[in-house]
Amino acid sequence: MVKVYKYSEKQELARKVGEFIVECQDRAIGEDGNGTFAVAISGGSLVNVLRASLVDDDELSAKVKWSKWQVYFCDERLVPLDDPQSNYGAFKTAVLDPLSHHGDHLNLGPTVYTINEALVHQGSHQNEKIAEEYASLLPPTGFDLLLLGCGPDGHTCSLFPGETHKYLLSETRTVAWCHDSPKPPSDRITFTLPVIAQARNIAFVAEGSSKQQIMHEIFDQKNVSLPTALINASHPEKVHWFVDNEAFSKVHDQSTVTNR
Ligand SMILES: O=C1O[C@H](COP(=O)(O)O)[C@@H](O)[C@H](O)[C@H]1O
Repeated sequence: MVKVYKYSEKQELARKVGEFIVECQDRAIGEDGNGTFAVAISGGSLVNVLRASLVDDDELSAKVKWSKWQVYFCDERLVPLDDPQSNYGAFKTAVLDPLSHHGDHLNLGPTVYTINEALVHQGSHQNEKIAEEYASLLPPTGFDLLLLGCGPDGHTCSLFPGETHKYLLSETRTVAWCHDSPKPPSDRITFTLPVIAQARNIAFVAEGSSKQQIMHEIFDQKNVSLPTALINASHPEKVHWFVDNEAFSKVHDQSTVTNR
């Protein structure tokens, strides 16, 4: 069954997300310390949670073995990497830049995989190529952890609900060009369902009142036309949700809520 962890305080939620990430990291690296941690992150509000847990929380940040991390993006907006809309750019500002003040952390990694910026804004053919190139970089054995967001419309990665975006849900390639995102910018690349199926752990993070209605549709109505609800239904054994009380307050069926 999908597990939901619910918190009243932002800080506690961030800490629990961080602890979960460190657990996944330690399992991936192994007791001999020889492994690597393949993790993909999302944009939007998630990066603030990552900053609070992995950078600002001294106890947790000491447990993060950045040199072992291979960081990818579950979706990326097709804009230059220093554009304010770039998911990489947001992660760099929130997490990577502050790390440079944390002793030698940055010298030791993480390895971060970005889109090929040189192909951005060069037309449809090159957008397809960005997706194809990014797909070629993905870890062949799948991700240890996907950190996903949930938009107020039920989208995750850049997999949006609705008839016009259905083409992305039937995609068999691992990374696809999303050419009609309802949330700007319209051109993005996104992981597809096969990447989600192959991942060993999936964590969604959803906070705040803007997520109340969609949480009800996902958890009470189980509306699988929403990509988030579809992922819940397809992979209940490996999906974990970290939510705050506010986001989950309109959900009637609280049976998925458990302690961590
Ligand atoms: O556009 C995007 O939105 C989703 C959700 O963002 P949030 O701010 O509502 O948490 C995000 O997961 C995705 O990576 C991003 O590109």
